[in-house]
Amino acid sequence: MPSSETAPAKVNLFLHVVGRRPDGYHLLDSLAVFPHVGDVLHADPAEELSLALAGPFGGALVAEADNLVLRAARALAAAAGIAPRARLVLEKNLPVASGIGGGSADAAAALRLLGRLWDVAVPDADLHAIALGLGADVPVCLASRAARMGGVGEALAEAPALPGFGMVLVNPGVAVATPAVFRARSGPFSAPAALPAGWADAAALARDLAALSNDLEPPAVALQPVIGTVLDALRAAPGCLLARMSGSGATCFGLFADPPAAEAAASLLRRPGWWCWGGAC
Ligand SMILES: C[C@@](CO)(OP(=O)(O)O)[C@H](O)COP(=O)(O)OP(=O)(O)OC[C@H]1O[C@@H](n2ccc(N)nc2=O)[C@H](O)[C@@H]1O
Ligand SMILES: Nc1ncnc2c1ncn2[C@@H]1O[C@H](COP(=O)(O)OP(=O)(O)O)[C@@H](O)[C@H]1O
Repeated sequence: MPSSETAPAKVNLFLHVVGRRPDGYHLLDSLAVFPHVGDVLHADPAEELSLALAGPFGGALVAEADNLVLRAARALAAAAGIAPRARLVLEKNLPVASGIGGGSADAAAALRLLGRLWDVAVPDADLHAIALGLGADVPVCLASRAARMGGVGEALAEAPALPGFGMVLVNPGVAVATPAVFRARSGPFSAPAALPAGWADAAALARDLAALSNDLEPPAVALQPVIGTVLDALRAAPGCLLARMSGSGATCFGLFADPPAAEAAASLLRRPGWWCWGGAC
C-alpha cells in the first residue's frame, strides 16, 4: 500500500540576521509560515532505496547527485539501525533553490513518511538533530506549523496567534544560491523583532510586518534584479497588503485579506517564465 506525505512550502514573513557564529553560519530571527502549496512525496515498500522525480520542477533536480530526500532516508535508517529500503517518488511542484525551503520540506516529509513506513520510533530530540544535520531549515519543516525561528534556524518557539489570510507566491524563474546571498549581505546586524501575542486580521499582521524586514532581500535583489520587478508587480496587485522576499529568494510573497483575493491576484500576475501561486495560508 503506497503512502504519501505533503511537503508544504516554508515562507519567512520576516527574516532578521541578528549575528554570526564563528563557523560562518548566521543567527536568525524569523517567523515561518506554511501556505497550502507544496511538493508531494510517495513511498512504496521495496528491496532497495530509489527516488524518481516527477512534477513541473522534477527535471531541475535530475542532475542532483544526492537529493535531500535520499540523504534524509539514509540518515533516518542509520539512526534506527535498519537498511534504507523504499521506492520513493517526489512530485516536485515548488521551484528549486527558491527561498521557500522546497528541499528542506522534502527532507522533512521523507523523515515523517519513512518513519511511518518503517515503523521506527526515533526520539524527538534525535529526529531534530537528524533534521538539523540535513539543513538549517529542516527542523522547522518537520512540524510544518507556523513557528518563530532562532539560532541558525534550529531554535523553534511558538508563533504568535495568526489570523487566516491569503498569500501569493511569485518566483521569476531564477535560482538563487543561499550561501551567495548570505555572503553578499553587509552592514550591521538587526535586532530581534518584538512581536505581539497575536493579530486579529491580515491587515494588522501586515502593518506590524511592514516595520520588520527580510535582511537578505537587498543582497538578493543586487544579485538578481528581477526580484525587484517581482516585488513591484506584487505591490501593484489589487488588495496586496505587503510584499516581501522569502528566505534567500528569489520567491516573493504577497499578503492578502483572504484566499480568494490572493487567487485573483495570482492569476493577474502570471507571465511566461514566472511561477505564480495564490491561496490560503
Ligand atoms: C535562508 C533560509 C531562511 O529560512 O531559507 P532558504 O532561503 O533556504 O529557504 C535558511 O536559513 C536556509 O536554510 P537551509 O537552506 O536549510 O540552509 P543550509 O543548507 O543549512 O545552509 C546553506 C548555506 O547557507 C548559509 N546559512 C544558512 C543558514 C544560516 N542560518 N546561516 C547561513 O549562513 C551557509 O553559508 C550555509 O552553508
Ligand atoms: N528535493 C530537493 N528539492 C530541492 N532542492 C534540492 C533537493 N535535494 C537537493 N536539493 C539541492 O538543494 C538546493 C536548495 O534547494 P531548496 O531547498 O529548494 O532551496 P531554498 O531552501 O532556497 O528554497 C538546490 O539548489 C538543490 O541543489
